[in-house]
Amino acid sequence: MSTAAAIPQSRPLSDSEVEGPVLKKPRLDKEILVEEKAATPDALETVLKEDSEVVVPLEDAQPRHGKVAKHKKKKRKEPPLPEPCSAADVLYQEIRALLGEDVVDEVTKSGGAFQPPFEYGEELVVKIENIGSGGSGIALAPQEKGPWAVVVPFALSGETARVRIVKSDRMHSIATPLEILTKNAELRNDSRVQCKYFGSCGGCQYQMLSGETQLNLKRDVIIRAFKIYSKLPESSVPEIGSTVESPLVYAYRTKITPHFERPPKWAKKNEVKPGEQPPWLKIGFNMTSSNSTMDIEECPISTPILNERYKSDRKDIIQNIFSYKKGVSLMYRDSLDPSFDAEKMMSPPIDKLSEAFTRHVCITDQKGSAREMVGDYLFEYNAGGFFQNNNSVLPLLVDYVRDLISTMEYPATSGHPTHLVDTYCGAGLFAISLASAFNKVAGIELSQSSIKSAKRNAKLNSIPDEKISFLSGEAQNIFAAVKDFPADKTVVVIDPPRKGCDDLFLKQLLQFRPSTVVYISCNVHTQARDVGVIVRETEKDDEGRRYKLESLRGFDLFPQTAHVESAALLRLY
Ligand SMILES: C[S@@+](CC[C@H](N)C(=O)[O-])C[C@H]1O[C@@H](n2cnc3c(N)ncnc32)[C@H](O)[C@@H]1O
Repeated sequence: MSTAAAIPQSRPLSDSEVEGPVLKKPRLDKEILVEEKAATPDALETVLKEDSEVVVPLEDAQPRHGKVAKHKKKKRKEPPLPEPCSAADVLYQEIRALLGEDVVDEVTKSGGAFQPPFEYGEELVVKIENIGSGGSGIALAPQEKGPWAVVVPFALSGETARVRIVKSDRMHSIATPLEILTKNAELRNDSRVQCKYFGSCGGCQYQMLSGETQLNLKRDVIIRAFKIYSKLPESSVPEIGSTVESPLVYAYRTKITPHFERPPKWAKKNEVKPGEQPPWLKIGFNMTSSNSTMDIEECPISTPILNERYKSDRKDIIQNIFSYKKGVSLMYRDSLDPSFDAEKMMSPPIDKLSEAFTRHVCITDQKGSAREMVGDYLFEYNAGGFFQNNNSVLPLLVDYVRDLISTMEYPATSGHPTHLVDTYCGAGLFAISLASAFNKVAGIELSQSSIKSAKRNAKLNSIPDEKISFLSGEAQNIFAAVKDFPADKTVVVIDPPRKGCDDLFLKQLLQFRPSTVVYISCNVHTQARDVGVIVRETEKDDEGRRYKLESLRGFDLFPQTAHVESAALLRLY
């Protein structure tokens, strides 16, 4: 019989390992679950009951019936504005745009920004005005309630929905949809939904939409992000290309981190039948609009091998739950079978149809080694470290960057770039995949274990030591190390974590001033902010050369969710 010890017990991910879309915590992959059917009113009703036990309305929130100016209550100190570019800030900016900036400023001045015009649990009917960048519908509160927004997950623009208020925050309340009264028949088709937890789980927002609609919405997110955060005039932002579709739109996710809590103190072992899941035990991901864990048996956007192992581990956890003294965050990583000799795999003749290249396993040890092919390149990395989570679309992203760089026209004075700098390089994805187009390549990364992997990956992919080097450290340190790289023949790839680049990095980049910058990001809002800084800073310099944002395009690394990866290219003129 398997024991609790057989189940991997992982620590929470560190900041530097954060990948892909994370909104509140650096644990991106918290897809959430509930045992009810997909987005039916009944299901939502049930979820709400569960949710209402845990969602605490804002402490300070007092019902604010009536108009803006009449706030007799003693003013309390309001929380500071959300961190710029955070998910909360993006939503707040979208709410400001919807309600009107002047109106929001007036309400804020009069102390009403945290005084919702609703009671917790109140039901009402709203009409959705638009879909926010986080994927939720945003509605105006009924007129008699004053200026206030209602954010409704899983509701689409043009729909009317009966909703129940579950939370309130600055200038908005969050409401669970109980019933979609008028559907947006053009966009919504609930038969597309492939997950029984959809509508309750916080992982996916878009399963009821066609692939095309999802791609269009993601393009809109990029447009809005550059409008709000780049601070560039419209004329400086190019036409944004259509979002590149992921070949796999389900079963694509190669890493998940479900979690569960230890038994509550009041739970008694002798009251739980062996092998039966007690109602208080939830193993899974976070629910939408809440931090509570939902019990989830499988996740259809994740690869089959992850689901298979997760399901079997769940049985062991249930069986042995009383042996856990702490909550646990699990990790499941899809990998090519690492028992094959990687050097042999990559020595010609390479047989990509052999078992070594096709047999997948699930790695659960954070420190274990995982590997996967991206196009013709093999990458090994720490299973708990950073690697992109959708392998099916990665070759398209890498090819796109390669083609952009190689097909561009370069000034006769400098000619085609010969040097590449990959900043925030992880296990060397861009440095190694693009190396063949350059004479010299350098990469930098904070995580020492990722740098170790990058060095090994360069060898595995037969890139000579004289050509490629990797440095571990803060991204900005690379500029001191590549002093011999000719700036007018250098491409710098930037692929930072969600928080984007810090000032020191941008300052050093601008000092180095490479001919081309490719900025890739899973957070288009910090990308827009940083690209704006790069362009505007060079504009300040009357004499000097300036960066122009030449192309901008989204990649659907996260189908069924509202997240988008975006690639921007800047050229120096
Ligand atoms: C989004 S990942 C990109 C990794 C790689 N480009 C890829 O696609 O696989 C961001 C990487 O930046 C690293 N990182 C975070 N902060 C950093 C810093 N200040 N300097 C250098 N690297 C950093 C993280 O460890 C992570 O590997």
